[in-house]
Amino acid sequence: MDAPMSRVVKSMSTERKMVQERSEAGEAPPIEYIVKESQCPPNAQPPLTAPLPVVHLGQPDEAEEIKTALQSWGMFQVIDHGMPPSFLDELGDVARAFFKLPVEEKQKYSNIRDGKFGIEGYGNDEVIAEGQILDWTDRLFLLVQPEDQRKLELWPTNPNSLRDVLHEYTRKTKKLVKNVLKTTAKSLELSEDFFISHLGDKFSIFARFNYYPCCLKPDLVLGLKPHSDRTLITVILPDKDVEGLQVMKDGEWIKVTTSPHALIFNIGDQMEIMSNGMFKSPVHRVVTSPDKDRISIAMLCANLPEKVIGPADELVNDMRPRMYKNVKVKDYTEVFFQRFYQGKRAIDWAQF
Ligand SMILES: O=C(O)CCC(=O)C(=O)O
Ligand SMILES: [Fe+2]
Repeated sequence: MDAPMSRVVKSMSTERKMVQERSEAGEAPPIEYIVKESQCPPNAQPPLTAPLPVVHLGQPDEAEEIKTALQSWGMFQVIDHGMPPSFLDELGDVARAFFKLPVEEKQKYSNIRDGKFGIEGYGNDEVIAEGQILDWTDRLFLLVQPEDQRKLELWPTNPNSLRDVLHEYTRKTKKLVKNVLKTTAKSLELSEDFFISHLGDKFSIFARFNYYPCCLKPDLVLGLKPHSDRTLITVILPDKDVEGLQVMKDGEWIKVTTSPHALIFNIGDQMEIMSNGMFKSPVHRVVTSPDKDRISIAMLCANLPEKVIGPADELVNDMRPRMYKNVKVKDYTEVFFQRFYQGKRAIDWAQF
């Protein structure tokens, strides 16, 4: 997850080793990474495996497919998204090449500047509470839209195509997301512009390059703790070769599989609020592997911080009373992160 506003951090956060360094040194996970059995044993029972539902964009049944997928999974995969496989491979390769650079090179883009933990850059979890359980992951986190707010000094120039590829991917993702949001609105019998007019053209997109190094003890840690996203919608390019994403469905963890070069769309808390709970933001997590590292790229699409969101009036009636308050996105985000680090959800904060 991305971090809240920058703040002065304790040394335990600024001096922490990257997970990749621990993994490459063959270290077993230290205590602060170990998930408490009582809370969430990652592999207590082998999870079930299932392919994510497929939505065929542009086909006559697209709205019905989205509705069914979001009501049962909160997620779906799109195969015919129009992005060439070679382009997605290039994006994945560029991300991998970045994480394979020497640590000193990556630290040029560190999210810690002058002892302050910043929202963007190369880094990992902020430590805000004692006893916080850390995720077995490093990341590169960048605001890609609105474009005039990009902090280009944090955009790696090595590998040298990273900036161009990320710019291009942002453009393509934006177009695709607008398309998906139109169909999502239709599936709720809202006007097709409902979500995109609320978002505006320059809505917020953060790119999160997640790197999950292999772990000697994958049963003891999580690559990413259970969470729902704070977004309206998130687009994930999963690793081509390594699975790891699991979704909570009907009270059980399910390992999800996708077709090669598919993109995963998962809705976030903003969609749950705006749809008045018609769609629930799915809880998901990532597990690690003992011998394969994994990379995913998440594009977090959200309303701008100053916007106020609430349930669509059309989705509130006698049968379905208003379930969420109107909340300012900035305030929700603040609560979201305080809770995220403690492994808790924020959605109840917005509920009546
Ligand atoms: O790595 C993945 O597949 C999922 C990443 C994710 O959930 C996130 O970045 O919010
Ligand atoms: Fe997520």
